[in-house]
Amino acid sequence: MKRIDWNQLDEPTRAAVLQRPVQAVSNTVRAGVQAVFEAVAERGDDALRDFTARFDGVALEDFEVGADEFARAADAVPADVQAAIAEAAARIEAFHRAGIASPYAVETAPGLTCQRVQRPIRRVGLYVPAGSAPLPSTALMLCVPARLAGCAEVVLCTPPRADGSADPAVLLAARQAPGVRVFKLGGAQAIAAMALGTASVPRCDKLFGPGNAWVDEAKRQAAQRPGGIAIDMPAGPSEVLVIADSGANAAFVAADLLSQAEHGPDSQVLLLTDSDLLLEAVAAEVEAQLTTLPRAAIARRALESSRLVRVRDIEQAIAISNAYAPEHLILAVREPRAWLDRIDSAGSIFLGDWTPEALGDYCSGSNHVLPTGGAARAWSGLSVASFQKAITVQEASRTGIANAGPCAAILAHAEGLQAHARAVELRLEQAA
Ligand SMILES: NC(=O)c1ccc[n+]([C@@H]2O[C@H](COP(=O)([O-])OP(=O)(O)OC[C@H]3O[C@@H](n4cnc5c(N)ncnc54)[C@H](O)[C@@H]3O)[C@@H](O)[C@H]2O)c1
Ligand SMILES: N[C@H](CO)Cc1c[nH]c[nH+]1
Ligand SMILES: [Zn+2]
Repeated sequence: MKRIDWNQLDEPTRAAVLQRPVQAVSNTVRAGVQAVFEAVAERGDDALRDFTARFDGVALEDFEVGADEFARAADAVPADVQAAIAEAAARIEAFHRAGIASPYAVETAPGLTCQRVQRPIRRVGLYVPAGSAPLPSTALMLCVPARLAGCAEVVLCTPPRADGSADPAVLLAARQAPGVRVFKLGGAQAIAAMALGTASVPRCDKLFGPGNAWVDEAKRQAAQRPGGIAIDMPAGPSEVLVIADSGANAAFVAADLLSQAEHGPDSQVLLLTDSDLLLEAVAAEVEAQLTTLPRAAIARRALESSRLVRVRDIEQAIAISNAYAPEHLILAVREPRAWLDRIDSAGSIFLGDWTPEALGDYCSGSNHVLPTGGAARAWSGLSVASFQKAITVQEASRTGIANAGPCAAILAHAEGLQAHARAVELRLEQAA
């Protein structure tokens, strides 16, 4: 991994260090995704069959997982994995349930009440990656909050395996959303299908879930189309930024960096440290641990765009991290909580030496569908609220309109909107 001394760099080089690899390929991907949307809009399921054959190497007539395949899934998944899925689901549910927004009402003037209520989004479209590895944990992160939100229809797409089946553990996890309909579709074509609707795939009201650069770009284009639908967030290739001091455990830090590097060649992992010793120890550990990883080739490619960065102090590291806005931030420092208030942008934060990011990936209870590519500056990870809409309600009595109406009328006249003013003044006359 390349070593960098932050304080020896000029501003353009610093910006280049923090550039995500996926930004460099986006033009190719953008044009490819556009072509997928056009084809799916024109030829529907036929286009889906063509893309599935081309990109997933599978000839599928029907995409939807039937009852038989669901039933077989339970037999195909080892008992310990089934138990772990159930344990993780329970923890995810506990954390997400606690965060459900409560309705509230406020009397803003005597006789005038405003309230806010939550309603589920009716039909949600979920994407579970399975290109280089199927991610049943992502099915949990999507299906548990969708169920808690009360979504009436849950559609889930995941790429087919080489034999045309869906990953059985993904199917088991998907059952966290009862009645879920699963389609064996991957990449941009899956997103286009859920965004546009085809004869077999229902058009969804909002799209959720992470994926590679194709999936991420497809969601972006789905949202930008005329009449486009809502998306959860930009959630593309994984990234982690570790801030470590001299007391950190180099083996732990290296393992955390590699855990995100192994996701894909366009993952990015960064270490910021104020210790030369720790930096060199991590570099050595990364090399040593790489030799033991089955996905070392993928991780090595991710490490090409990753850096070990020497900073002046932890304060400077926090400032760099806030500018970068990582999907995951690990604080491997002695007093991690002391820095928490200083962090203003990150998808999810992991405090201390004993909280690997991989714990959050699976079963700490927090959601692992998180904003990437700097989107954490303005976006949040998934929660039950992501699957709901908030609707405001107001009710005025005669007393209420008498109290708040004059204010509205004055502002309406000030804006030159006489019909607005009349709608209030007519009532003021009759309420008097
Ligand atoms: N941000 C998050 O919250 C989060 C969570 C989990 C995973 N991830 C990321 O999700 C990604 C998963 O990627 P993946 O590739 O393993 O699975 P994926 O399911 O996202 O993508 C696989 C699909 O991509 C399409 N595809 C592949 N190459 C293509 C090409 N050349 N042209 C057009 N389409 C092509 C295929 O249709 C295939 O089905 C990783 O980058 C991982 O880091 C992010
Ligand atoms: N780290 C990923 C989010 O960026 C989530 C994941 C799923 N499985 C393992 N990891
Ligand atoms: Zn991960």
